[in-house]
Amino acid sequence: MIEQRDDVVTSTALQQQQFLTVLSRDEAVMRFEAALAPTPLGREEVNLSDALGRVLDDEIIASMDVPPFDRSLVDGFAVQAADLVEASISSPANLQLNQEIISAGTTPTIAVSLGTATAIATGGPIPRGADAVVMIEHTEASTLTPNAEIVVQRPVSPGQNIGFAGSDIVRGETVLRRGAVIGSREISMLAACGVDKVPVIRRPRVGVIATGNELVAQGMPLRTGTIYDSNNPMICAAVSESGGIPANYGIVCDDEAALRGTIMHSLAECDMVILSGGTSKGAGDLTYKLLADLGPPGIIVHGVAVKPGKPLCLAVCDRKPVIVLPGFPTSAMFTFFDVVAPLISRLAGLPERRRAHISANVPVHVPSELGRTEYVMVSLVERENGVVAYPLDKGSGSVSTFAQSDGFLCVDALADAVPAGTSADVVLLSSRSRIPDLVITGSHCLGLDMVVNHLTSSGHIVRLIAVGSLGGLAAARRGECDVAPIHLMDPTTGLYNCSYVSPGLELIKGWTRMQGLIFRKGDVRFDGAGPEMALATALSDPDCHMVNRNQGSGTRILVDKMLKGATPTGYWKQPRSHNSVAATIAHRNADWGIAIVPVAEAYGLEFIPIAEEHYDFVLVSERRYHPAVGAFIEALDSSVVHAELRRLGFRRSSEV
Ligand SMILES: Nc1nc2c(c(=O)[nH]1)N[C@H]1C(S)=C(S)[C@@H](COP(=O)(O)OP(=O)(O)OC[C@H]3O[C@@H](n4cnc5c(N)ncnc54)[C@H](O)[C@@H]3O)O[C@H]1N2
Ligand code: MOO
Repeated sequence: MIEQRDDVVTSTALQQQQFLTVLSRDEAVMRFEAALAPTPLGREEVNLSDALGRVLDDEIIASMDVPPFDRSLVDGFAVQAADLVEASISSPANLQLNQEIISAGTTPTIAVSLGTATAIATGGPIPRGADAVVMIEHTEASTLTPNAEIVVQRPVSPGQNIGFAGSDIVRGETVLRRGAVIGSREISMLAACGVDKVPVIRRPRVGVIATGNELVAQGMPLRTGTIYDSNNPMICAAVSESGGIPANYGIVCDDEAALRGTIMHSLAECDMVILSGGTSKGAGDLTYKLLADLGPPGIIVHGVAVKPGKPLCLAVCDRKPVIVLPGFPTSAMFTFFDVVAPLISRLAGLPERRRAHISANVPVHVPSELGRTEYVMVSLVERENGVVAYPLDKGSGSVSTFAQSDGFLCVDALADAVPAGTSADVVLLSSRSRIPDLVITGSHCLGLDMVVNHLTSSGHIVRLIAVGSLGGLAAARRGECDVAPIHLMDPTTGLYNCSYVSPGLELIKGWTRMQGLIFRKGDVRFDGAGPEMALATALSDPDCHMVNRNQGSGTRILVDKMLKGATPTGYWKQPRSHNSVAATIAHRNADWGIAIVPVAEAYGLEFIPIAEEHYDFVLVSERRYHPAVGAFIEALDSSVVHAELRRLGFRRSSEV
């Protein structure tokens, strides 16, 4: 291991590569396309069974008639229509049966002459002489004559119940045109015409490389400071979804020779290379520097005035696109979706995908960075008076934001916010979003996940939007949800939740969660202390760091009540969940905080009980009789949910 001298660390830290000129999104795409001039790749032939989703690179001209011969469309008797012109109930016609039965796949041998009929099955070839087929249910076997005869009591018109050769597709007809995307319907036509090899546009082979010393592949253990590589699996899947073939070159650490080797190797084997990470200004960010050496025209764009996605780097080497997506997962996903997916589809010859838009009300103030066009991921909720778009804000590092959003809205680079109540245009990410029948907006709890799991397994579609207790309460007051889970203590009475219920809302009891002071095992400052003593110790020692909770959370109200105005070291560290508090303490970045007992147990921390908090549900009264709301109230009392709550260390309020 190389020892890091302080002066080397400092000088490396100062070698920070600046972005090239930061361009607008449209300018960046325009310059990249001008340098690349992307056109569909060449042709290849695939078996019909592999043609699904591919793009035809030629017209398909039928080399045969479909059907190839005149065939019967019903089970019945092939006849000459002229024999039955006068047939009626009062004057039925008798036809003598020919000595053959034509089933599908056989060749008729006997011609149908006047006064005769031949039994024929659906799909059987029409025999010579016959010009119509009478359905079996419109005939009777004759009992009057010794010879085999049928009696027919109604006429048929010439051609009736016959599918003529070429009536579906005629030989020489253009069955499918160049550029058609082959789906099951197209495959049916190709198959009927006997096409076994299909000329299609070659799919781009896309090399995918993750960069960073901190990355670990799934299946391997994580060391301190490392994370699982989520970008490569995501990008490979997204390449397939866009019409390309992913080639995963794995994780390459921040080593110049290794990274250069993998880039060169993938460039030789692929039509396009996508890297992620190492685009920004960090001292370990090598990728950009390596691309700059790859030869003309090289880097076309490095830095785009969008959020997320500012460090996007677009290069062209050997007429192939080389793209470096930002390392942060949301940034990588969004820039892939916005810039890379359309390019892969274009190379694969797929038509441009048009995204549906919807107008929605943004109920909360959304701050935005001036100078960058900002894409805000939103979760949509449909109410009687329109669609509401809740911003999902977990930052660029999140892997869940893009996955859980229904769409996004765009904030102009010159705007510093979207004011609450704005009507915004939302671009939908999927046309398949299912409209939820129950919307729960407020504080998240693992117990709530159990209730929701119970509801979804009984067929309900539930939308859970975690915006904290106060956010949920505000949404309930505006009628934007059905139920708002809250755990808010009234600082004057010390009672939970009831004083926050205003007209139009009602309270449904949930469960209680024991909250307490959590600390690492063996920390003698807290060992054996009660809550008052532990708090006094923490407040008297400036080296004893706390980790607080975010404003708006129920726990923060409890913390502030306990601290009585004191702001101990670490007070301004304010993560958004019990788990973050526990992880910060477990990783020794803080020494104490307030969280609930199951979280302390999950992180192997000690727990000094302080108070039971009540996690209850504010119900929008006018929604009470909606079936899904009824199902939710019932689920709270189901034995399965009770057992799950107990397992998590919570007590249903009715059991308290
Ligand atoms: N001083 C500045 N710092 C940063 C700026 C800036 O303008 N000035 N830009 C920020 C922005 S915006 C972004 S986005 C990130 C992008 O940085 P990089 O593209 O160089 O990516 P890394 O530094 O390698 O990683 C960032 C982040 O993402 C994680 N990561 C990387 N690869 C993966 C992967 N395959 N799977 C999961 N997570 C991954 C990595 O661990 C880092 O946490 O830079 C900001 N910095
Ligand atoms: O561009 Mo970064 O993607 O804002 O986080």
